[in-house]
Amino acid sequence: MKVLLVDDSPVDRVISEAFLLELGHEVILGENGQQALELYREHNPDIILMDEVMPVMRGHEAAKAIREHEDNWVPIIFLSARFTAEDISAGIDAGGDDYLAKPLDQQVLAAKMKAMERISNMRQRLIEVSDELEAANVELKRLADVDGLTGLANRRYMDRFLKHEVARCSRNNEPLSVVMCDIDEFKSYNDFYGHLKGDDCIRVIANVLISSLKRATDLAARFGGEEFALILPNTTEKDAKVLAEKIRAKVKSQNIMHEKSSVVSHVTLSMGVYNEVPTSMLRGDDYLNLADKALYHAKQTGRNKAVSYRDIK
Ligand SMILES: Nc1nc2c(ncn2[C@@H]2O[C@H](COP(=O)(O)OP(=O)(O)OP(=O)(O)O)[C@@H](O)[C@H]2O)c(=O)[nH]1
Repeated sequence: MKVLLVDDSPVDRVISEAFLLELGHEVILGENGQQALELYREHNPDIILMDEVMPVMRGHEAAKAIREHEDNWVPIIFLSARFTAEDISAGIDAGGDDYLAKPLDQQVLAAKMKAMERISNMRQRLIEVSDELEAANVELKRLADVDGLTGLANRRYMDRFLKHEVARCSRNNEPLSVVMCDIDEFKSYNDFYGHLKGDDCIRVIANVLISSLKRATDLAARFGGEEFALILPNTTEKDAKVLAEKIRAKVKSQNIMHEKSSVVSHVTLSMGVYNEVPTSMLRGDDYLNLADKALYHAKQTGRNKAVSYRDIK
């Protein structure tokens, strides 16, 4: 261990240092409480052995200052030729962990060092476990918001995001667009190519969607099954439709064969767009329902197209 040994008596310092070196420890030497503070900050020792009665700054004061400023607990053992019950109590109150009587007995010193090292290791392990738990919690939180198949935001996250954006756009008087996207005739795709190929197809479409969104404030989510939702804050209807057309072209360029499609021979998307500056009357669900109505219209009128709710009213 790296030991900070603080003692104003040169003779005691030499004796204690010799014991510690013999026990295989690395030793940093200080002569008073002030130096203890400075050396503690500079060397980050594993344990501090400190005389209590010293000039400039006493051991208790130094321990108090170390405990006040440190983030990391380090064992402090006071050394003293004579100590009363009051001394021990005051030393523990100041932040010390134990007392050792001077002159030091090497065997007792070794045993106390071992005990402190054990506590220090347990504490370190606790910190590591707590860090691991914290990281696992962050990951769990992330996973709770992500769709397992596609890596897009899931419905749960999307609902929260949409609610937040409706409120924000309403405050800022900004337009909000929602685009519902649905893979055309996906049931016959699954039936013909199998469910696994169906999953692959959903992943490709998800990638097309996410790679088509350029603004950090946009969100692509898997709404469920073969249906997706795009939430586009501060986006006009015109811009939302331009984006929808870009996505349609990108899906086409993937050229995923769909022999059973009645539309064309590759996989296509139908999309419904709803745009409005939110008012107190409009909720997130209204955006989803109205975009879904437009999507339904796209399905009814031939699929492989983007339809805006305003166009069907
Ligand atoms: N492979 C796969 N298929 C899914 C998944 N989720 C939903 N589906 C399938 O997607 C199909 C959706 O079919 P329908 O809702 O009937 O619609 P459709 O065949 O796409 O027809 P239109 O939407 O009218 O063009 C169903 O067969 C579902 O089983 C999934 O995660 N993986």
